[in-house]
Amino acid sequence: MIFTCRTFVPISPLLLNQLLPIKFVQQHQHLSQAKTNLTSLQSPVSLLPLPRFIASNSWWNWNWNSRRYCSGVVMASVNGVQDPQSISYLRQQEAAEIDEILMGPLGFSVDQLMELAGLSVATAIAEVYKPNEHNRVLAICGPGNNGGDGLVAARHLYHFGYKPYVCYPKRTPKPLYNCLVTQLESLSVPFLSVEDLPMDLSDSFDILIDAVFGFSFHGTPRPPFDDMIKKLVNLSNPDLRPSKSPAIVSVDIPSGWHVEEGDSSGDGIKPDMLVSLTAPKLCAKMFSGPHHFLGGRFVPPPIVEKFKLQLPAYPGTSMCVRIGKPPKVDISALRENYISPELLEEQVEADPFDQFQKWFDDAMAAGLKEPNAMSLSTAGSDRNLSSRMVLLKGFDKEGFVWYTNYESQKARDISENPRASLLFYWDALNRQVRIEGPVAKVSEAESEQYFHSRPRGSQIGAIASNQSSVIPNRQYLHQVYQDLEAKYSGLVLIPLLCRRGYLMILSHSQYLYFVLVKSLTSCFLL
Ligand SMILES: NC(=O)C1=CN([C@@H]2O[C@H](COP(=O)(O)OP(=O)(O)OC[C@H]3O[C@@H](n4cnc5c(N)ncnc54)[C@H](OP(=O)(O)O)[C@@H]3O)[C@@H](O)[C@H]2O)[C@H](O)CC1
Ligand SMILES: [K+]
Repeated sequence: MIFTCRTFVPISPLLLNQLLPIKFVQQHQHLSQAKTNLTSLQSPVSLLPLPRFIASNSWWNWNWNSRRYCSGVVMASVNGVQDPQSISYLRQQEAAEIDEILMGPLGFSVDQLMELAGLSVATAIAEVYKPNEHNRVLAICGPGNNGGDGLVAARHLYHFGYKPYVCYPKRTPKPLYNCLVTQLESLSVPFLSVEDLPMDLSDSFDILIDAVFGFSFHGTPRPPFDDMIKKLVNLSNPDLRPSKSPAIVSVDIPSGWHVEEGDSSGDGIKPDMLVSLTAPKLCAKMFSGPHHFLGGRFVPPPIVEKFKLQLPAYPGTSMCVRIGKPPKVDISALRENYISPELLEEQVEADPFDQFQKWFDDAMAAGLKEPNAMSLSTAGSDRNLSSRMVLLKGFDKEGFVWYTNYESQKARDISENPRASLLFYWDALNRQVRIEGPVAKVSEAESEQYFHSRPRGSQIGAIASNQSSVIPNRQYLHQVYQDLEAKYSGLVLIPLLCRRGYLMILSHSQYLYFVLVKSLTSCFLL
């Protein structure tokens, strides 16, 4: 049995995209070795030690016919699963001091920070609890800024499609809080008094936001918050907890917990989710629920430096980042609520290319990331199928165009069997398009034009990359890249060399399927 371990070289993010196809291949003879590799790749970041890398993702596949495992590490802006041991935890005094510096010399206003904090809470909730399954949210808000975060989160959750309710028994008579209340009232968000709250919160709500106390909590809870916290404690007690109980989401601190010592008696709230703000407080070390997030993506370098903060990197444009691993899921239980509009025959264009253009435009308008990403499946003369993601680089009535090195595995497959299958999957639109047909090379002129339209680093990366071939190590690739950079430093146009190509065209479209996924009425074959 042969295992193939593939990994990408640690290079600058700029070059990363350009060198993504470059891999080095190591052969392993034993399954046990491959299992070891698999385990070590569970934390693939360790293979990418340079701090320039934000996060990484690993993939595995098993080719049944050749019984060959492949493992790999690809860079992506994925959710950073951050090691709870390696991040900073704040003492109560430090948290208060950071607040003061932010709102003093660093020029932030409390309104701003609260808005960002509440948005972080709402996005963390939306990441774990989908509004179609967890729609009714009760935000229990205390008298301080933690309560303000709850009010802001409730507003954002409304706009995310949830049905928020608010319990805000001790309103703070300051313009900021009055405005937050007015904003919620303008959305017709119901405000419930403590007396209005149902005895059993589990019947009426799917999510309870605990925004009662944050890092300024001290002593033991006083009325009316003592009873409210008791309700939350009962809900999180495994003996008293009803079978279907709402998820408890604590903002910054589980209310009632000591800010530094946590739930030392063990009688406190046991939230399912904790959203720490700015940096986790010491008590968060005792959090044992399944979802710990960090929010408050506003910490400027002076704070990081002064308090020597080790904070996880936020992925992409996200307002929150998960700390620790997500809980294991039962894959068979993963399901979406299949709600799609119907796709009726009279709605589709007679010409499949027009239909494709229409759906592609929709994908662009919806702001989907890389709507031109498609799975390309090929099979060589041995009939072994393989798929990989590539980018569509153009389409017209002649076909769909993408680029590849003519020495890659896909190109070898196509030279032996000039047919391919493309699949676009636009998840947010519940749509996919399948395209199947013959493949031909495009002209050299077109190929060359594309090559020279790429950024210079991509051109060099493409030449350096001898796809799907065995190379000794990462350093080799660095060296090849650097040598080529030096070689072409005086040249305006980098020559295309012999492995020019990078382009193939699907010239027929007799097999073009427009499929509405997650719907009963779905497939049109044009
Ligand atoms: N920099 C950031 O990360 C930001 C965090 N934000 C959020 O703000 C809170 C901290 O807010 P703060 O207003 O300082 O404090 P609290 O929300 O924890 O609550 C203070 C009020 O609670 C009362 N309190 C304290 N202890 C008790 C108790 N045992 N029983 C009843 N009431 C209590 C306190 O009253 P006192 O009379 O005791 O003073 C206050 O009225 C932080 O955790 C984040 O959630 C910002 O939103 C943005 C910046
Ligand atoms: K709280």
